[in-house]
Amino acid sequence: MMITCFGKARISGKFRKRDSSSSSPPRNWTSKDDNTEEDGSKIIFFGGKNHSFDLDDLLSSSAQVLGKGAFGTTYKVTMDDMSAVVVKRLKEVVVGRREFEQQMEMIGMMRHENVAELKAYYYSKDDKLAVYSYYTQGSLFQMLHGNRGMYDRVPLDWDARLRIATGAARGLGKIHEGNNGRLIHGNIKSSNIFLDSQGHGCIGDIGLTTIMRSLPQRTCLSSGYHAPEITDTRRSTQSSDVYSFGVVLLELLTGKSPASPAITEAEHSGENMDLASWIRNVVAKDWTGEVFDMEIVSESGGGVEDEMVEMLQIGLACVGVKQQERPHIAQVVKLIQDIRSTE
Ligand SMILES: Nc1ncnc2c1ncn2[C@@H]1O[C@H](COP(=O)(O)OP(=O)(O)OP(=O)(O)O)[C@@H](O)[C@H]1O
Repeated sequence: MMITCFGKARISGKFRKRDSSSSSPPRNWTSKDDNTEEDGSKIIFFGGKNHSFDLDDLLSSSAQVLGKGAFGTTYKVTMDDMSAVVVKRLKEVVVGRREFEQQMEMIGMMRHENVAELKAYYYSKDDKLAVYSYYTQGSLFQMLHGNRGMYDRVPLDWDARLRIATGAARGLGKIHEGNNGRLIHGNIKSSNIFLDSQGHGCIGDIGLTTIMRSLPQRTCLSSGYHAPEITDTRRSTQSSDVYSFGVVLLELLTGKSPASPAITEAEHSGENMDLASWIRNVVAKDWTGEVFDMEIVSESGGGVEDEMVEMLQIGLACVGVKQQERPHIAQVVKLIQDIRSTE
């Protein structure tokens, strides 16, 4: 775990410095002076004027590196009052300020219980930041794959997985309604899905793909989440989002990471196969029961197999190789909700 001072490490000099003699009373974030750098760059908050932190707080707070993803470094920043936010320092933004701001404004206005909230953004020549809510329970990836086989593993039963899938599908449905029905996510995967306090899935990292450099094709291929037709991630589509979401459903059902070498090698005697292809193969041989995560069966007792098979069919429809045969996300939401009408 790496603890650092988020801003001072690299960028504090570019902001108005905190007056060390002052007791730093709460600042009014609507005041331009408090938010603005000399070149006119400023941090923009969404969701009204009641922010529990300001730019100085953000930059002087201790920060823990959560990871370095394709789009930059992600920090958990903990304020003096112990509240936490996630700050992404975006690298290789390929659009200018205007387009960046337009995209962030569109994302920031989006409010939905299954979409991770963009709280603020910052753009200057040298730094581009996106500030999100921090999800204390971590990502779906961590929940599915963290501590496997260890005594402190918290298993995920079928009900929990169904709630996550339902929430995440609704979140993606909401995203696809954005920008007059043209918004795409472009990077759907289990490390970008989080849990809210009720255990429903929430989609994070929205709206970044189209403003960032395209991912190298080998990264797309090895991730296991990208649709086969995607050669330039900036040109992702809603249909490729549905494909990636289908891979997440298959991951939920099998407990296997799409990029897992166990799938590509050990289980296929050297044959290189991604998760979707492996499942298609197993199902075609009528061995459907073989794909499910043993943990679901042991944690959920009997009686869930039919629901799991229904979810498997939805996942397989989403990962259809032909784009035109994949369902629309609205259909996916309905199908998942219908698995258990009380969900
Ligand atoms: N809002 C958040 N709350 C809690 N954890 C988060 C949040 N956003 C990201 N994380 C976690 O921080 C880590 C780093 O995230 P980051 O997005 O940089 O990388 P990634 O998800 O692995 O890849 P990518 O850049 O392609 O999204 C991941 O484990 C991710 O799940």
